[in-house]
Amino acid sequence: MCSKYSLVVKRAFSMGRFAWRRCSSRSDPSIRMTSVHTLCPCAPHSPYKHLQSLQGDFSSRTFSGSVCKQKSKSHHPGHDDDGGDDEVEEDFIKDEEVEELFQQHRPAGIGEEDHRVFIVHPDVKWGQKKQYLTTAELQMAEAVGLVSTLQNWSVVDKIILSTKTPEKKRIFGKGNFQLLTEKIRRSAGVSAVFMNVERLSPVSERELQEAWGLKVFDRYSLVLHIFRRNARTKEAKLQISLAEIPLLRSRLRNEVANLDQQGGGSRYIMGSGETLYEVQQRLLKERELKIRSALERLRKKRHMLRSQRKHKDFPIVSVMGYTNCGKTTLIKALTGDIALQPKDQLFATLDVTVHAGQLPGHMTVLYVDTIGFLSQLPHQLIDSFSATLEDVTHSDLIVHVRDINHPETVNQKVNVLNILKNLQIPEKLLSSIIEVHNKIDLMEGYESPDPEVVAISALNGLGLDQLKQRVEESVMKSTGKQTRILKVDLKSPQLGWLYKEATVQEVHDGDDDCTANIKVVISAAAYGRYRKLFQVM
Ligand SMILES: Nc1nc2c(ncn2[C@@H]2O[C@H](COP(=O)(O)OP(=O)(O)OP(=O)(O)O)[C@@H](O)[C@H]2O)c(=O)[nH]1
Ligand SMILES: [Mg+2]
Repeated sequence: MCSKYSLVVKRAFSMGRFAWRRCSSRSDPSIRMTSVHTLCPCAPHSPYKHLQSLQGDFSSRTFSGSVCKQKSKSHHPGHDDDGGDDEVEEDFIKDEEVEELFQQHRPAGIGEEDHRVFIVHPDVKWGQKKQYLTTAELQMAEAVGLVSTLQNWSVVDKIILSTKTPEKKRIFGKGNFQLLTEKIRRSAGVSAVFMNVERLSPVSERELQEAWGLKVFDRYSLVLHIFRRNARTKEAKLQISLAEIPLLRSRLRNEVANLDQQGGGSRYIMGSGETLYEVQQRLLKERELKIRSALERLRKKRHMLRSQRKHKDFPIVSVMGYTNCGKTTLIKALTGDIALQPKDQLFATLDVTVHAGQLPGHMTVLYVDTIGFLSQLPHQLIDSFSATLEDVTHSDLIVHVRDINHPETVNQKVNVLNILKNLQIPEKLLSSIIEVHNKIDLMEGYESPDPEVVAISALNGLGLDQLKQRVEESVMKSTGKQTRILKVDLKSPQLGWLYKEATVQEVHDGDDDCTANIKVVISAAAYGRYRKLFQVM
């Protein structure tokens, strides 16, 4: 009896270890499990039934191939949404509510129009606004990349102009401003100007728009365009709506200033005791509060999912880096999740999604895919994404991916580290970051000068084994998990419990037919529970 049982367990372990695919279940719609599954453990009489404890408790709306669905109400293949139509989310916020906030009262022009753009890069030669570790040409190249990211937008012409007065209304001195105005007027078919600065003041924006008779964008409003077009999930839509509020405020100020010139904006509306400006301000405040309250509800859901993951003891690895450095490609390579869609596009990922993968010692970790960073972005924009980035502060490890082939790779690294510092990430996490140099397939014979760095090609799979090894070592260290050899009694539920609560790495014959020696990775807390439950010394 015992030996038969032992055989089934051992066979099931060796066959099932890598041979499963996601099986949906109750709790976390943001996690995706992958790997090829030949015999589904959800089948009623599956010999792998007990393996569900190891693999189960994951669900995803995005399935592909043959999968088992238990409770999932609907799923939309290819729709990269970490939210879901599942029961958990429905309790938190309705689609219609989000769409109303997302679609109504958005800043005029944002997200809908197509443009033929003239790009202006003000080259600040000294002072606070001077950019180091980069050049005006590289910054212009990034500006072109940002505009080209938007479908049906094109760059008509571009210019780098030096300025000593970037804080002035017209950014440039008189001579250069005149030169610029003439150049813009001479460029046929221009419908908008992109001023490659972090944020234009409302006064500046109005001044420039009036001078050229064209729409003028800064990095903030341009990135909002990109976000709006790429937003898929409720959380992304709400966060973008929140990020648009400052833009709406400054537009309002401009409109009122215009009306004032015609003698209108500051007049009291009859009977209301409020001016038009005050009414609009109040409406904006109400809108902001509504969005914040909706985000708060989603934050609660996130918090709940996070506690469920923590409870299951899966280490969480956040993958971060500059936009387009290869984060999504890397997670796809590490997990085999075909639902992930890397794109040669800035800000392709706007949502934090979680994907399960296995480390060399069979430990399951959850990789968190995150929104990419960009230099010179106002804090307000990053702050509005703080709800999703909160997940990062709760992770066990951060992997910082760098596109080592990018001409601005050093500048990008400095920017990412600065943003990470501002996100109030615990010091312990910051000091244990694994730096990854990606895209080495584009640099023949590349070797990192720093032995701590892992050089990889996420696209070709180079260096991934070494990276997994490093992740495993770091995760063991940060979570305090240990490898132990435990002698289990096969007549008791000990082995099943270990499959569920820890990572079973190897199963060996014991001293007799009824015992087995199990190599297991287990946290101190889980080991304590095991000893207490089974009265093991
Ligand atoms: N040659 C090469 N290209 C890569 C590699 N890794 C990623 N890429 C390409 O880089 C582009 C961006 O990849 P993503 O994985 O979407 O990058 P990301 O960091 O997730 O980008 P965002 O979500 O937009 O911030 C895609 O065209 C990928 O194919 C690599 O190792 N080598
Ligand atoms: Mg991505």
